[in-house]
Formats: sequence, C-alpha cells, structure tokens
Amino acid sequence: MSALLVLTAFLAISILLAYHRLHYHRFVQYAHIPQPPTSLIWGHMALLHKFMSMSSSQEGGPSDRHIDLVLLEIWHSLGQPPLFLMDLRPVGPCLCIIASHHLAEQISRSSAAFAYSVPKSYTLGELVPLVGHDSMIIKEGQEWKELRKRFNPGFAPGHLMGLLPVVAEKVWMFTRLLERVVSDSADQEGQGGGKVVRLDMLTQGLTVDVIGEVVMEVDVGAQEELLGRADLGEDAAAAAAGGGEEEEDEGLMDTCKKGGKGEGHGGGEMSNFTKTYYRLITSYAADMEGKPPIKWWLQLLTNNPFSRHRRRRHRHRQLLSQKVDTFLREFVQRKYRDEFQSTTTTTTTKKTKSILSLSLSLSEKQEKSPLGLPCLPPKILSTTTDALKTFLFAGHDTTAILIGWVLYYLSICPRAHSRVSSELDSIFGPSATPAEIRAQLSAPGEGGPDKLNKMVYTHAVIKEALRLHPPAGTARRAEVGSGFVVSVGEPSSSSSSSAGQEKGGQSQQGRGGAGRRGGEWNVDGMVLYNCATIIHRDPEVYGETKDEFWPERWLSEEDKDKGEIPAGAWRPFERGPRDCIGRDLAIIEAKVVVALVHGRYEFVKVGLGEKVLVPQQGPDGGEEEKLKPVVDGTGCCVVKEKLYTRRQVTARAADGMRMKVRLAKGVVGGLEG
Ligand code: HEM
Repeated sequence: MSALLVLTAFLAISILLAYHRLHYHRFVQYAHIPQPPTSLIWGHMALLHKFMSMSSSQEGGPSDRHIDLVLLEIWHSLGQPPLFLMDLRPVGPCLCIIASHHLAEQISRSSAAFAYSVPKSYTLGELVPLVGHDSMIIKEGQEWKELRKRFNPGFAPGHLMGLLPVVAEKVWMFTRLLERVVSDSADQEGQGGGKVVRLDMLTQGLTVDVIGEVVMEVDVGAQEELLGRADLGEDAAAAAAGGGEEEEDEGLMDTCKKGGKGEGHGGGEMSNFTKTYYRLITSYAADMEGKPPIKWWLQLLTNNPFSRHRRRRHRHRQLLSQKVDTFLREFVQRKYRDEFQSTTTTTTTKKTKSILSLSLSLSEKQEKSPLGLPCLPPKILSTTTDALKTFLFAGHDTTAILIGWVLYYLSICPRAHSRVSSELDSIFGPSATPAEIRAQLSAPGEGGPDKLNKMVYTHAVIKEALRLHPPAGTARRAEVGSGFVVSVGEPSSSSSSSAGQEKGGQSQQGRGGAGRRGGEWNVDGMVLYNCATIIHRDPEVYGETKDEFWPERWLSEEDKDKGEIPAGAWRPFERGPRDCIGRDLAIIEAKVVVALVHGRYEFVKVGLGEKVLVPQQGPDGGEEEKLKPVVDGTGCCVVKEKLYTRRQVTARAADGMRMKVRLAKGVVGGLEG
C-alpha cells in the first residue's frame, strides 16, 4: 500500500515537474520575443499548420508553398514585428524569424563576440551528405577562414571575368537546347499545341555545366545529355527523373563494394557522376516536394532518428554521397598530379585557371611535400573534395532558379523587356546574333567584361528577381547563455558588445525570459533565420511597390523620390564575412544568358503565372480574333494565377517554370545568323 502511495506521489510530482518545465519553455523562456498565441502541447506547430493549409484562398495561397511565404503571412498577421518566434519544439527547432534588415545585419556581420558573424545553425547538419564535413558552408572559426582564403581568389571578379569565354560557351550550348525546343515545338504548333518544357531542367543543365567547367575545368556534359534526349517535353522530363530508391540502392551498393570503380570510370565517367549527383540532390527535394501540409507536419515527427523511413533515407543518401565522394577524390588527385607536373615543367598557358587549379597551386605553394613529390596532403584532399561538392551544390540550383525568374519576368513585363532590348542593342549592335554576342563576350582583353559591366538595366532586373524570389537564406545560432542581443534601429554598440558584457554572467533570458530591454532582444539559444523573403518585402523600405517587379528602383537616377535603399535590405547572397562566395559568378551567368537569348526567343509561361489574354480591338472598334495581354499599372501583364515558390532544397518555382519557347517576332535565320 505504501509502495503504491510512493509511486502515486512520484508520478504526481513527475507530472507536475514536467508540466512546470513545459510551461516554462512554452510561455516564459522566450516570452520577450513577439509571437502568435502558443499552445502548451504544440507550441506554434498547430498555428503553422493552420497557415500552411489555407489553400488557394485570398488569405493563404497554395498549400505547398514555400515556408518563407507562410512566414510572410504570419508576419503580417502579427503586425510586422522586427522578429518573431516559431516554437516548433520538440520536433523542430525554436525558430526566431528575423524580419528586419537592421537585425539581420547584426547577425551576419563581425562583432566583438563573433569574429566571423553568428555561427551557422546545427540544422545545416542535414546537408553533410551533400557538401561534406569539411565544407565551407558548415565550418566555423579559423578552419572556415582558411578555406575561404584559399578559394576567394578563384571567385574574385577579375579571375571570373577571365573565365567569361567559358561561361559564354556553356550559354551558347543553352541556346542550342532552346533551338531544339523551338524546332520540336514548331512541329507541334501546327496541331495547335507547342511543346511545354520545364525550364528549370534546362537552366540546371546549364549551371551544372558552368560550375563543372569554371570550377573543375571539365565538361560535365549535362546539357549534352539533354540534347541527346529524344524528347525534351515536360512529360519526358518527369519520366527521366523517375526511378525507385530500392533499385538505386542496389546499383550503388555494387559500385560502393567495388570501391567506386565500377561504371564510374569508363567512357561516360562524367555523365555517370552527374546522374549520381542528381540523385543525391533529388533525394532531398523528394522530402518536401508536393507534400500537403499534414504530411509535412507528420514528416517532422518521422524526423526522429529511430523512424524506419528516416533510417532508410539516410542510408540511401550515404551511399550516393559515398559514390560522389569517391569520384571527386580521384578527380582532385588526378588534377593535382597534372597541376604539379605543369608547374614543374615549363608549360605556360594563357588560359585562365579553373578555380580548382588555382586553389591547388596556392595550397601546393604553401604545403609543398618535403620530398618534392606530387602528393596531396590528406587534409587538402578532403577539404578540396568537399569544396567541389559545396560549389556544385550551392552554385547550380540557386543560379538556375535565378535565371528562370529573370526570363519569366522579362516575358511578362513588356516595359522591362523593351528596355533590356534597347540596352543590348546599344552594347552589342542592333542585329547581333547569339553567335556574334558570344564572340564579343569572349573577345580577348577587357572587351567582354566591359560589355557585361554596361548591362546596367539587366543588372537591375537580376537584382529585382532576386529580391522577389531569393532562392536561399541563412540560419544561425548563438549558444545558449551567450547572451547575444539584437536591437532595432541603427545597431548601437551595445547590441554587439552586450553579448560580451553578459557573457560572464547569466543572460536576462536565462533568468526567466525578461530578455527585452527597450528595443533589444536577447536571442541566444534559438535558431536565427534571416528571412530574406520578408526582409525584401518590407513596406518601410520598398513602399507600396514591395510586391511588384520594379527594376527601376535599383537605378538611383530614376528613383530619387523613394530614397536610398539600405544595402542590408537586399540580401539574397546574405552579407558579412560569410556572404556568398559565388555571387559574382551567378550574376555573370545570368547576364550572359540574357545577352544571348533575349533577342532571339520568346518565352511564354504556361499554367501558373500565365498571362491573361483578351480579344484585341480591331480598327472598326470590333473584336479581332487575335488575343493580347492585359498590362496593369505597373507595366506588367496580368496573370491568371500567381507563380509561387515551393520548398525543395532551395526555393524553386512551384511548377519547374513550365514554358513554351518560340522564336521572337521578326527573327529569321539560324543561331549563327
Ligand atoms: C543566385 C545564385 C546564388 C544565391 C542566391 C546564393 C545564396 C547564398 C546564400 C544566401 C549564402 C549564405 C548561406 C548561409 O549563410 O548558410 C550563400 C553561401 C555560399 N554560396 Fe551562394 N548563392 C548563389 C550562387 C552561388 C554559386 C554560383 C556558388 C559557387 C559556385 C556559391 C557558393 C556558396 C558558398 C561556398 C557559400 C558559403 C560561403 C561561406 O560560408 O563562406 N553560391 N550563398
């Protein structure tokens, strides 16, 4: 009897303590951070789910939309605070959404407490199979600094401009792909159709090829593979992307057992590598793609390490990752041997070095083997291999997304379209063919870079596309107890130094949640997410046109009335010491694409984002059979249904940018003229 009493008392105390703890975590610990009403059991999970499932209505949007769009709606519902809390514990992180550029700057810049900005969040650990343990994206402190120092010269604008002919060559291949789509489409157009392609498939082929060449000096052959396909239409794309996990696992197991020396090192070596790499990438995309919100929510639950599904998925990724790793390691070693030999012989080449060669020659100078043998120190080998994985991952999808949006906006905004046309005519000549433009860009000396620099309006279009649809963001985390504080307004010295001041003692938050002093918030212990989608649509910065495509805002002489846009309010590449290393490469690629394709092709969006067409008025006032788009007050065409982003690894256009591609009016002759 007494044992029963003790047990009951023990249970009651345990429940009380558990309740007390839960109550503290939900209602007290972060009470100082603005937030929607929270639930004792679910935190903000239920609310997030509610917002996510508001489907296709005015308030919400499609239920598979990107989480940033959901956060944007929650932010509006809270009255647009500079930051807010999303408590997803215990199945997700305790997220602090940073909605003000002032606060975002304090997180991304160097400070007394964090020399290289606030450290990255542990949530990035998910990316390890993709980018490796030694990736620049993940590393911190001195290790990160050394990596960045090693690769910075390869991404310096001067060096990248030297690689312009390489980029132009790959974009030329892209025009050949578009030419193929146009000719396939022309066959069907007569039957009232016209082929619909997923533009993202083509832009990804392009960006993977560019990175292969610019970083590794190899032809990855992604576009060549697409050109070789019998059908480039969207159905064929879906079929090509298919394939069961089991089947893949078995094939991979064999290869891995053979030490990766199976199919991967024969004639189609690079193409096999590309396929494996794509499978690794799509294994992430499959986590989110097309999942309705309840499944997404449940998926968080299945994210526990004991879930069978998660273990299986994890194993599958490890195998793919292992195969990619084996290939790249051998590649780096080969490259090092070549590089070593070429530096010890008298070979001098005028060609600009690839980013990999440059970094290898730098590390060779620093860490030359004592015997003078061409051997690569293991640490350099692993960091270089992971750097290649990182560049492939970070550089291909984001840039492909950017190019897709740029071509889309130019297709629905006649004002921007005609301004880009005039700009290109004035730079490259009024009737320059893609072949002539490519030749001009590849001309030796400063000719090409000069022309690229003159594409000022095109640059504004690119900036605006990135403002409205930033493909990536950054998640950081200051240790619990670090006392990291952010403040509204122009950051005072207290905001950065207060972290240091409070470091020795207990943070205000640690004492029970009264972490806010005036306009300051103690945010340590939370995952800090600089949400570019919200920051880029801040009405205080971008005014009434915040949701509109308005490239002119970036041309200061035309936008005097609106005042300067603070540099920190545009952060698609993030800012501070850990900003994007590939930013200039991405912008160069996007500019070269516009230069080569703009005058020759007409892109017509189909489905989401498709233009509304109405009968045109004839000279007699009657309606003609021909249809014309409706242009709104912003100079853009009215669309039937808004094109939105969906969460995959990055924020991609939900439908893969379904487009028809035709030759623009008045274009005759082939690519070469
Ligand atoms: C439109 C294209 C691109 C966008 C929007 C973009 C965006 C970003 C963002 C937001 C970050 C910060 C991530 C974080 O803090 O966790 C980042 C970092 C990075 N990006 Fe990009 N990126 C683009 C293209 C590229 C390209 C072309 C490359 C390389 C070929 C690249 C390589 C990297 C690397 C290595 C980092 C980590 C830098 C560091 O931590 O020091 N990115 N990028």
